[in-house]
Amino acid sequence: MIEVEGLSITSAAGPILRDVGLHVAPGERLGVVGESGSGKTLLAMSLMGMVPDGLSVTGSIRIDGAEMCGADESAWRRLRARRMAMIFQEPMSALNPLRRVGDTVAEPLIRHLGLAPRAARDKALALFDETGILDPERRLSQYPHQLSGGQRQRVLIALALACDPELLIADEPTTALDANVALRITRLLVRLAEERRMGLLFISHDLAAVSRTTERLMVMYGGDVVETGATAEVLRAPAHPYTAGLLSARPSLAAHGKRRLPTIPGSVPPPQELPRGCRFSGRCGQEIARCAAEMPQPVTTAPDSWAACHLLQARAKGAGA
Ligand SMILES: Nc1ncnc2c1ncn2[C@@H]1O[C@H](COP(=O)(O)OP(=O)(O)OP(=O)(O)O)[C@@H](O)[C@H]1O
Repeated sequence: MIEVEGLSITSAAGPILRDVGLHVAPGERLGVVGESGSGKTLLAMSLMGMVPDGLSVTGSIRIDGAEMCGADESAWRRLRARRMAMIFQEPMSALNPLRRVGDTVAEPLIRHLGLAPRAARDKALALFDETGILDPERRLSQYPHQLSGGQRQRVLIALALACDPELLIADEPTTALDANVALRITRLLVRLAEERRMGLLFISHDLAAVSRTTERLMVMYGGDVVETGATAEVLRAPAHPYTAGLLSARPSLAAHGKRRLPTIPGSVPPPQELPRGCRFSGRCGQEIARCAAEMPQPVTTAPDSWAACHLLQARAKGAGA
């Protein structure tokens, strides 16, 4: 569906992206990870034809067989309206604060699909339902500030799905959310990609989120793609030192069962009793709680993934936390 070859983006100050290649087929989920400033967002923007003025784009971006690199704005607009959609990190700033979220989602249905207002409202309601928005009927008439961060991100996903895109680009969609909500959003994206046979390009700093969301992974460093492969394989045996560094700096809970825990730099976050305040659920939560209960001294640490890593690591060493 989308094939990129030799894509480079250059500013007056020099190259930003160099010779990037990727492809996403219908229903396929590709992850992009990389340090801040490595060019992930600009890559996503280039696939939407939205690279800021002043930057030059060369190479090939083929979408459904049509060459889009160098295409004019009207060609991109047609494509953006019907074939591709993008969601961003901060749902609050991506939604119009003065508009009811139901109207926001209904608008492209009226504008691009020509639906009557009543039909657009019904479709918005169905999209709210599909994206797991609680009490969808009532939510339609609410404003963004009346929703939680997770519900706002679901509204943005519903908006992105409005015109049945073939590719969804999600740029750090879980970064502003807490661990539990982030987990639910990534599960939702996987389900939607599978059910709709929609391609997903998932950009993230969070290796745990990437590992549970994508099948293939591309690692970027300083504007270059330094590694690509099956996500599980790249995370199990990284070939590039940058990927290995990323893994040891930000260990993922998903990987804990499969490999030795790396040493975690930095200190444990502010005190808070883990089992009671633990935000993890299911097997992970039980494992962390059991682990905390086994510690020789009371556990006083924050219930986030870093704390969980410390706990599991301490248990592995047979030490107290
Ligand atoms: N309009 C622009 N003009 C010139 N340089 C830009 C422009 N937009 C971004 N850049 C530069 O391009 C590089 C890549 O930026 P980009 O936002 O794609 O990085 P990123 O990997 O998404 O980072 P982050 O994870 O922090 O969002 C950065 O060095 C940035 O300063």
